[in-house]
Amino acid sequence: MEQSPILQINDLSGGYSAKKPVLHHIDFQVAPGEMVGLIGLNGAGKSTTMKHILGLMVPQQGEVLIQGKRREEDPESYQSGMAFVPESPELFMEMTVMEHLEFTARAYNVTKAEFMERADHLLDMFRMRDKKDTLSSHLSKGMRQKVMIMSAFVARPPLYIIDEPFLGLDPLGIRSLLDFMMEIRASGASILLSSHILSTIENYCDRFIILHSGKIIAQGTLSELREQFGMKQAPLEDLFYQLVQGRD
Ligand SMILES: Nc1ncnc2c1ncn2[C@@H]1O[C@H](COP(=O)(O)OP(=O)(O)OP(=O)(O)O)[C@@H](O)[C@H]1O
Repeated sequence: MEQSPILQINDLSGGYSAKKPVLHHIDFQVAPGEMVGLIGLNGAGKSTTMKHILGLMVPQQGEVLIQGKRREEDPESYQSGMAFVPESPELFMEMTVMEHLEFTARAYNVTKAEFMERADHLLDMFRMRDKKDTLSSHLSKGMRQKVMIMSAFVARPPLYIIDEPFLGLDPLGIRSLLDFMMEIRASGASILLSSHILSTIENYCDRFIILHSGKIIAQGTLSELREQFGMKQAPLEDLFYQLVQGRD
């Protein structure tokens, strides 16, 4: 029997003004333990889709369900069902790395013992142990990004919404993030990941959703997309290029 989706988006239209929606009739699902790549050109609507999922924007039409429920039904469980890694770090400059992790852990009701174990693992994995008591204002750009990533992972919700996380990370940081995403996926969590680094994500995501001008123009596994476009063995980048070139 197919598992019910952790995230379900039904006929979602929305945007920043009622007169001119950015998203048009978006329909997709993310199953438990699935990692889905949301891809599209600049301005395609990836972040706007994520803002609707996060409850930061209200749909003009359609709905977003997390574990089968709309935000209005139970805002607290809706919100604690997911963690978000934004495109650019948003930290409290007067808080240390460890204080950020503790802050998230408290918001997600993580026990002290679980927190210590997770924080320990994350600090090692992202090579941040020697910075754990450093103020955010004294961290490099990539280190700040690592704090955002570690904060999401310390929460261990069933769903992660991750917006272009690789920019600013060094090669070891990118590898750690990919390894960690594999680890949490194996434990049954789901990930919706947006990225422009198609050559990297093609090896990690189970499925891809291709957005263009606020519409889904294709979705499927890499082999389904290859089949759909008659391009056997083609890398995701070539399929994507083929799909979006010449469209307005
Ligand atoms: N705060 C805002 N107010 C008005 N329009 C916005 C706002 N943020 C984004 N938009 C518009 O919404 C559309 C989709 O933008 P969005 O940020 O979702 O794209 P994206 O796919 O995430 O792009 P990128 O790859 O550059 O991050 C764009 O036309 C953009 O100009």
